[in-house]
Amino acid sequence: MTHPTPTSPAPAAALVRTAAELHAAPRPGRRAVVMTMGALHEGHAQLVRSARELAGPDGQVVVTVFVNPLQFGAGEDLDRYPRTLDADLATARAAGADLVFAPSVDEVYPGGEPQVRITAGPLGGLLEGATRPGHFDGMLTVVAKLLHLTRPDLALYGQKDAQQLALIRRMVRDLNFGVEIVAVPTVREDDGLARSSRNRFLSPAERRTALALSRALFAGRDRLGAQEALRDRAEAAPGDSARAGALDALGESRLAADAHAVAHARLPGPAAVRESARAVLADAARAEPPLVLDYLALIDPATFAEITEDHAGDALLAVAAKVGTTRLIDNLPLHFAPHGAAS
Ligand SMILES: Nc1ncnc2c1ncn2[C@@H]1O[C@H](COP(=O)(O)OP(=O)(O)OP(=O)(O)O)[C@@H](O)[C@H]1O
Ligand SMILES: CC(C)(CO)[C@@H](O)C(=O)[O-]
Ligand code: BAL
Repeated sequence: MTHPTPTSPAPAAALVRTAAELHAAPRPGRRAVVMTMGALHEGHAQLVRSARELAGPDGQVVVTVFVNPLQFGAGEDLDRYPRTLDADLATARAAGADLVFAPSVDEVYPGGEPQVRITAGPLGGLLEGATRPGHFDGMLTVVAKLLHLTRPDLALYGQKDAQQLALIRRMVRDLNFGVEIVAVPTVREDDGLARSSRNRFLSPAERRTALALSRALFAGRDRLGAQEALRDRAEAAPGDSARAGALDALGESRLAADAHAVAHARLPGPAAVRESARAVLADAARAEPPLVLDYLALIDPATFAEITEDHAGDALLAVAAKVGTTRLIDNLPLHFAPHGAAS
């Protein structure tokens, strides 16, 4: 007869609180670091799983948990930001982390607020930086410190915070940090909402309204897909009314109509993508509780400047909005095919 094995709680990752402990910790193989502000969710877990894969079985995965006061502005949610260290240790471990580095504010800033800081430059003043002045300087300063403290071979960041990721890449390049930066795609709930530590602040009604962020992005993406399909057909079709007329004469009226429609279709560009996304956000602004839009931007991921109507190549559709007292961000990478002769 077999006895049931007693169930034990999932093992937690080893917790390290100080820089001295971290430096004393063994350092086998490649070290991959995932930086977080804690309150870990499936998005963070995906970063840790990717880190585990990239570090390999002989490498080491370190998760940092630190709510950085320097990147919060006055009146922002520093005080109410969720702090759930015990649960974070279990989540980190289950996803493959070896160590969690969770220093205190005094450990990271022993002399109080640092006088010398990283400046984010022009990109730091756009979009998120326009609404949250100083945010990116504070974020880059702590990322620089955490990179020095953890000394990783690679560090992973989520695409959800696209501007943050772009700035970290820029800092690493501009200031010769010897670390590989890896981007991880945004992890979403089944209904599309991007996972975020701040989602837990949403009431059920607010969450319904908040779904408009991802829906707006999907509407923009779908409009682009429809537009590109239409253009492909226009480029593949003979495209002149003579052909449509000839088909018509042959009694092929459906084909004629199709050829005619494709040949004469207005082929909208980025404006159509913005329009489709805006329509969803405008509906949500009339919902109860309402969505309060901060920005919707269709930007070049290299510069974060709005793309022009003739843009070809990669783009990012990004949105930020408040629902109740909770501010959320989301974005979706898009690709605009180069224009052919038919357009
Ligand atoms: N849904 C997600 N998918 C992929 N990566 C994510 C996701 N959410 C957060 N991350 C990444 O996890 C890292 C830590 O982010 P952070 O701890 O600020 O979590 P967060 O959920 O973004 O919190 P908040 O939205 O409240 O700012 C960042 O690199 C961030 O981009
Ligand atoms: C990168 C980071 C950990 C710096 O505090 C934070 O901005 C975050 O969690 O995205
Ligand atoms: N996830 C980005 C960090 C912040 O909101 O402060």
